[in-house]
Amino acid sequence: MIDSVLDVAGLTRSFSQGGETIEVLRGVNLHVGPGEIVALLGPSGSGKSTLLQAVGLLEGGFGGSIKIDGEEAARLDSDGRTRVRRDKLGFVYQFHHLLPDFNASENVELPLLIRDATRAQAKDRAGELLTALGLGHRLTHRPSQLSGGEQQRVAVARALANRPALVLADEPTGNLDEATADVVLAEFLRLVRGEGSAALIATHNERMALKMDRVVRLHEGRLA
Ligand SMILES: Nc1ncnc2c1ncn2[C@@H]1O[C@H](COP(=O)(O)OP(=O)(O)OP(=O)(O)O)[C@@H](O)[C@H]1O
Repeated sequence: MIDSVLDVAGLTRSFSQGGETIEVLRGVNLHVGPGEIVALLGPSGSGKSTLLQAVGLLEGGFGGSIKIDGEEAARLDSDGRTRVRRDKLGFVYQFHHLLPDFNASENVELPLLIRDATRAQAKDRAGELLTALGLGHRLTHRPSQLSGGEQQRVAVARALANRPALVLADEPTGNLDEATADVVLAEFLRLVRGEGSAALIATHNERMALKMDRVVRLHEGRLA
């Protein structure tokens, strides 16, 4: 049995800018167990997004090892990275990145259809998730017809559609007012727990981080 959803070892990343090299990640080690919700804390510029991009297999240029659900993913080719992203990962960003011409349900159905669900299966699953997030009455609304909090709930449902082993979220409520952010975060965490996914959630908000199972802090390129 695999006892880890994510194992990062010795992860490094530096950027060259104007003749200067900035070492953003200097050997990050991180273990996330199945169903565990981990808060990634760190001040602005500490490298939270860089770390999530590495784990999300969205960018190259990293040193070290990234095991997702037991599979070494750091050196996969583009097709392999796409497969792991599609089959194992879900993403929530600060800005929802919903498709503007698709309604709420269709936005959630899309990742399911890409993974060979039938239309009926995709629709059922989207309805189930959106209803669990209190959006059962907004299924046919387009993103522009939804509030910011509702849009972010749709993004949460989309991330969980394929029952990912690991959800990666970068300031998932950073674009919402404080009261809405608290409610959406609580619903997000409840749904992730209910679905049994693990999550790595970047935030610079200590109060929010304390609602998660464990907190790790990025400091000078390493995790403490
Ligand atoms: N493509 C890039 N080229 C050069 N420098 C970069 C690049 N991407 C990130 N950086 C630098 O790496 C550092 C970490 O950036 P990153 O976005 O990961 O921080 P963060 O902790 O997510 O910050 P925030 O909370 O403000 O989003 C910053 O100093 C940034 O300027």
